[in-house]
Amino acid sequence: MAESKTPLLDTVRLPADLKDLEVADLKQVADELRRETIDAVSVTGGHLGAGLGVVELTVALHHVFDTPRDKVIWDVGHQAYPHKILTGRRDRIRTLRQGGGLSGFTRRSESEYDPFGAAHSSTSISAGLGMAVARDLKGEKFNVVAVIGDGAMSAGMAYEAMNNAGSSDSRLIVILNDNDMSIAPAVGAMSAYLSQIVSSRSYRSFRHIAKQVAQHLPKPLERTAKRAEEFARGLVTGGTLFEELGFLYVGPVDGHNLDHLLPVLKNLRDTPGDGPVLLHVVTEKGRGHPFPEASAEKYHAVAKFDLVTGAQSKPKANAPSYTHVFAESLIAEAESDERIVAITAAMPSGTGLDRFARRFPERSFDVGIAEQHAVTFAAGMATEGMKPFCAIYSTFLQRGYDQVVHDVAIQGLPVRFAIDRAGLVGADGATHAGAYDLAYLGCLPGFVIMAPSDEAELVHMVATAAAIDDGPSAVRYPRGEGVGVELPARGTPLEIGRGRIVREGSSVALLSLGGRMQECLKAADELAARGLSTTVADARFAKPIDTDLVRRLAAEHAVLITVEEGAVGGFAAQVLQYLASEGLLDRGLVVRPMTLPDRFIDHDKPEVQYARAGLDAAGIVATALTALGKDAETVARA
Ligand SMILES: Cc1ncc(C[n+]2csc(CCOP(=O)(O)OP(=O)(O)O)c2C)c(N)n1
Ligand SMILES: CC(=O)[C@@H](O)[C@H](O)COP(=O)(O)O
Ligand SMILES: [Mg+2]
Repeated sequence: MAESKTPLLDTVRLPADLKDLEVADLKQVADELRRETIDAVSVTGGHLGAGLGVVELTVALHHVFDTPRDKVIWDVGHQAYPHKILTGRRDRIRTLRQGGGLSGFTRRSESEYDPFGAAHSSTSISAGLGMAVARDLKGEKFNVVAVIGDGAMSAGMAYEAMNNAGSSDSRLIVILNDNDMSIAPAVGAMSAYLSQIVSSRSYRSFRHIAKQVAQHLPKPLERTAKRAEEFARGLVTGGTLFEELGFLYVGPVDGHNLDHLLPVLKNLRDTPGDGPVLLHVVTEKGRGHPFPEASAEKYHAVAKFDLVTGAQSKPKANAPSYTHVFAESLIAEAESDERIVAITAAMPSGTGLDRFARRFPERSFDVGIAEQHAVTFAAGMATEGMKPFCAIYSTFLQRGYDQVVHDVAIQGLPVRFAIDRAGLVGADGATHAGAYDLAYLGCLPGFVIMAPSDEAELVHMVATAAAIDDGPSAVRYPRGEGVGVELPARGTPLEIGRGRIVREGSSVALLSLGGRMQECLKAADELAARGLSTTVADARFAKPIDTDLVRRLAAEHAVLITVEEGAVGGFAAQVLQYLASEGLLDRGLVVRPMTLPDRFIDHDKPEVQYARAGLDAAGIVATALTALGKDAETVARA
C-alpha cells in the first residue's frame, strides 16, 4: 500500500484530535493540511489563495479553542477549506463546489463547526457580536472568534459592527487576517494604515502580548477609568484606531508562526475580560502555493489544475465573455466621451474594469469592498455631470440597494449600473446568484433596465446607457462567454423600450429577456418539429417594456410565455401587470411566466442549475405544451 503523504493529518478527524498534539506535531499537521488543501483544489478548482494563507491560523484556532462550543466565524468563508478538512469534512473535500458536494463557503446546514453562513463579505463581526451578546444574556460561557480579512475590513458593515462592539461589554475576539490583498491588491486608506502598523512595529512576541493583555484587560469595576486611560494613552502615543474604537488591539503577530500564534490565542482564551479584542495577524495569501510564479491575485480562485505542471484545465472559450465585451465597449465609449468614469467595488478583474483602468487610470475607481459607497459615490459624480458606470455583480448590488433607491432613483440621477453575473452563476451557488436585480430594480420608477440576448446586443446596450442622461439605467448580463456572434466596432444606442422579433410564428410566442434566448430558439425548433409554429421575441428591455410588442404577441398567439434569468417579481411581473391592467388577460390568452423558481438553487454547473430551474429548452417546450393543453406524446404522434 502506498505510504500516505499526510500521516499525521490522517489521524485528525475532528478538532478534538488536535488537542493533545505538541507544537512540533501541530506544525506537521499544518504542512500536511496545506498539501491536502492544494491537492483537493487541484481536483475541484476554487478559492485557493485565501485558505493557504490561514492554514496555521486554522490549526491554531482548532487546537486552542473548544470548537464547536466556541464559535469561529470565517468572514466570506472562501478561506474555510482547511477548516472544513479539520472539522469532519475531509472525506468530502474533493466535492467542493460540485453539484451535491460541499459548499465553497461556510454553511450552517453543512456542519455544527460553521456557526454562521457566509459568502458576501464583512458580516463576521456583526454576527459574532450578536452571538456574544446572546451568550451573555443567557449567562452561558463560550468564546466567539470572528476572522476577517483586510479586504473585508473596507466595508461599512465592519465599521458599524466595531462601533457597536467597542461600546459593548461582551467579550468578542476579532482576528484581523491581514495579507495586504483583497482579490486584487488591497486599496484605500485603511489598507495603508494597516501596512503602516505592520511596518512600524516588529512582530510582537508572546511575552510582549501577555503583558499587553494583562495590562489592558481591566476588571469590570475599573473598566471606565481604564478606558479613559487608554484613550489618553492613544492620544499621546498614537494608539491604533482599533484601541480608540474601544478594542484591545493585540499584534501584529506572524500568522504563520505557531510558536507565536498558539500562546497568544491561549492567552486571549484564558484571560478573563469584557469588551472586544482585536488580534492583528499578518499572513501571506497563497502561502506555499506550488506554482509561485502566478500572482497573488491569480491564486484567489483557480480552475482545476495539474499538480505537477500547474496547468489549469479551463475549457476552451468559443466566444469572448460578456465581461470582456462590456469592458471593451465601455472603453470604446469612453474614448469619445471624457465624462465617462468607471467604478468597481473590489472586483476590477471580475467586472473587466482592470482593462478600463489600464486605458483610463484617472477615470477608474476601485473603492474596495464598499458597494453602498460605490453607488452613492457614483451618484455624487452624476450630480457634477460625469457619466458614472458602476460595475457591480448582481448579488453584491443587493448590499447597495437603499443607495440605489434613495441616492440614485429618487433623485433621478443618471448612474449607469453594469450588473455582471446576472442569473445563475454555477459553483458559487445561491449566495452569488444574480437572481433578484430584475425584481429589485423593476419596481423603481424611472429606471431603464436592459438585458442583452447576445454579446453584440451588449455592445449596443452599453452605448444606450452612455446616451441616457436623464435618469438611472442598468444593463444586466450573465457570467461566462457570449454566443459567438460578430461584434460591431461601436455600439448604436437602442430605442428605449423597444424589443425585436427574432423569429416569426403563429401558435406560441416566446418573449425572452436576456441570456435564455438560445434556449428559446432551441425550444422553438423543437416545437416546430412537433408542428407548433413559434414566435421568438427579444424583449431587450425589462423596463420600460415594449408594450406594442407585448400587445401584438398577445393578439396573434394562443400562448405567450415570458422567459428570464431572474426571480419571481422581475420581467414577467412587468408584462403581467401590463396585460392585466389593459384587460388583455380577459379574453382567453394563456400566459406562462418562466422565472427562476421560488427557492434557492445550490451550487452546480450552470447548465444543471438552469435545467433544475426549468429554464432550459426542454423546460420551455414542456411549458408550451402544457399551456396548449397538449402532452408531448400526443403532439409527437400528431
Ligand atoms: C459584499 C461582497 N463584495 C465583494 C465580494 C467579493 N470578494 C470575495 S473575497 C474578496 C476579497 C476579500 O479580501 P480579504 O477579506 O482580505 O480576504 P483574503 O481573500 O485576502 O483572505 C472579495 C472582494 C464579496 N464576497 N462580498
Ligand atoms: C468569494 C467571492 O465572492 C468571489 O471570489 C467570487 O467567487 C468571484 O466570482 P467570479 O468567479 O464569478 O468572479
Ligand atoms: Mg486580504
